[in-house]
Amino acid sequence: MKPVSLIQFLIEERRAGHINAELSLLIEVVARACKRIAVATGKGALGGVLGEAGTGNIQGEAQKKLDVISNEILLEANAWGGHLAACASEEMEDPQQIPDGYPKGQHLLLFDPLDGSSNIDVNISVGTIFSVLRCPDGVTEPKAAHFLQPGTTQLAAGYVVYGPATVLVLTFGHGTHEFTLDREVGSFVLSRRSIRIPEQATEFAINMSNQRHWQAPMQRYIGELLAGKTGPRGKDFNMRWVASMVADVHRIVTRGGVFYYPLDAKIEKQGGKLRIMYEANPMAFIIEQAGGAATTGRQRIMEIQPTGLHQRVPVFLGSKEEVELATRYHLDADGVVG
Ligand SMILES: O=P(O)(O)OC[C@H]1O[C@](O)(COP(=O)(O)O)[C@@H](O)[C@@H]1O
Ligand SMILES: [Mg+2]
Ligand SMILES: [Mg+2]
Repeated sequence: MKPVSLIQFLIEERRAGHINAELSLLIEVVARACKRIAVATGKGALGGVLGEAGTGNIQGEAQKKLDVISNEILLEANAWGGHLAACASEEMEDPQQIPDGYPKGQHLLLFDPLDGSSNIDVNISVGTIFSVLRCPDGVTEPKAAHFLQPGTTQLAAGYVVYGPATVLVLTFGHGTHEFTLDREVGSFVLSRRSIRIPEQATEFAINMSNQRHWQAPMQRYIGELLAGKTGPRGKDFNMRWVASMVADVHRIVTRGGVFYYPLDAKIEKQGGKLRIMYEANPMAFIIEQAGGAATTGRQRIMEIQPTGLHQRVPVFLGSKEEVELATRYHLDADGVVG
């Protein structure tokens, strides 16, 4: 069969009425920017891209050089596009307006320019995560409040993994699709259409070093997985933790499984580890569109009304039956009858 390029796929989606011309252009621009990030990432020690930037972001996290470079690539690419009203990033406290004199569009773009920063210097997969929302009508200079829309309103979401291959996974709410970068030709090519995540799982991803800080229902649930064949679940589970959410999620999108970053005593005050607007919501959209589930352990992630651009939430996502079971344990412990 003839390979389908990302551009051809976007034309198909426009014809099907799933996206308009402006959203198609926005995705093209983001994909092009991600190709530049892939090139920068691939330079490694030879490109001066490893190590600390010597600055901190709004979340008090030390920025790596590649965090800053990736953020600048995405900002620069999108400022020119004419498809955006504003964008927001993990690396910036407030939304970035489109500079005066540049054409403006109707969309809001949110991104985690480089996910899995702690893995850059050790040459393990990192990625970019993004989410697209509609700018409310009549708003010409969108502020943070205009971005605070529940995940159910997302028009598009995607991530790019910079791994052995560079892979883009995308949804417009009509299935989840995967594109692989053909490095020789320089374009993304459709590699899997309408991905389905198996409902059952035998693999889980969690940072086990936090175990002693977890809440009781999480202790119970993971304890049962660890008990394997001889425990109440009656089967063995394997464990993986890359510590780049993009890579852990991509494994699930490829062969099933579950990913948990639950609330624990260490991070209780901040509400969780992962950021709802540019990590949890786009990943939840992608996973649900592939037949999986995504909750905080207590509610569906995409139904949360966000209260802050950099708000954090617990994340349970992946194979439906596992996420539902872990969520039920939490609701049971809370005394919620369902
Ligand atoms: O270091 P920990 O606690 O295992 O956390 C790993 C998690 O943190 C993150 O790295 C956060 O992303 P950033 O690198 O964008 O800050 C996720 O990708 C990953 O799942
Ligand atoms: Mg991240
Ligand atoms: Mg990041």
